[in-house]
Amino acid sequence: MEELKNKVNEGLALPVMEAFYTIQGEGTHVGTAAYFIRLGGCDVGCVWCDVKESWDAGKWPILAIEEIVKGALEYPGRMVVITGGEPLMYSLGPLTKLLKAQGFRVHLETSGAHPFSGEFDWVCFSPKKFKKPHPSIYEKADELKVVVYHNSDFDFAETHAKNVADTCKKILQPEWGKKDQFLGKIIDYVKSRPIWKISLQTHKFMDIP
Ligand SMILES: C[S@@+](CC[C@H](N)C(=O)[O-])C[C@H]1O[C@@H](n2cnc3c(N)ncnc32)[C@H](O)[C@@H]1O
Ligand SMILES: Nc1nc2[nH]cc(C(=O)O)c2c(=O)[nH]1
Ligand code: SF4
Ligand SMILES: [Mg+2]
Repeated sequence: MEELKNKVNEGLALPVMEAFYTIQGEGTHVGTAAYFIRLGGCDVGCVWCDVKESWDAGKWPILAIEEIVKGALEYPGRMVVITGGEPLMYSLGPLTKLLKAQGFRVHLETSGAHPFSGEFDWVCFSPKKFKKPHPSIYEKADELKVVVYHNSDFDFAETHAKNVADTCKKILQPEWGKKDQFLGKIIDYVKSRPIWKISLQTHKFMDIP
């Protein structure tokens, strides 16, 4: 037990809620086939989170990173998305290194609420009001993807846009349950401030994972 805990601390074994091959449904790489690795555990507590089952890390099996990579190798796609839960709760150096050694492009979905770790080809940073981001995320973000659930989220998005690199893509994504209320506003917003783009959770329309 103690040995397993040490392995998790070192990032050599990680709690995996699920892993599945699907189509990236959101953001800049929408439409691309990718193997998703969903790590268990999150302490951010977004009221509208669409994977609340992921929050308790203790519910999910701890797998050696070699096992995790073996799962990804079963499919022809060579893009992996590490998500959660909140993946930055873990030390992601060893897993990302192993994935890259096997020829994968490695992407991250994160709230940035914990110190950055790992080697990534693409980092999607989705900041949350419920737990403020760690400063290490701002220079790593390739994509800033803000979920719009409330009118104040437009200002929240602008505040974060000031702190990421100029080259970082800036994206607004309606919260799934509020999209009828906010889609019109987001469309008008993007038309008047074209540094922003819209992302919809297309996998939910396609009814795929
Ligand atoms: C489930 S989170 C896991 C990764 C990380 N904890 C995070 O929040 O970025 C994956 C992505 O889904 C977004 N998301 C979660 N629930 C959502 C919802 N109800 N509507 C729209 N986007 C949502 C998050 O903001 C994040 O960009
Ligand atoms: N198809 C699909 N695309 C996604 N992009 C980000 C997701 C996530 O939960 O991190 C996600 C997801 O859960 N499914
Ligand atoms: S940070 Fe991500 S996984 Fe955690 S509660 Fe928020 S949306 Fe869900
Ligand atoms: Mg999702």
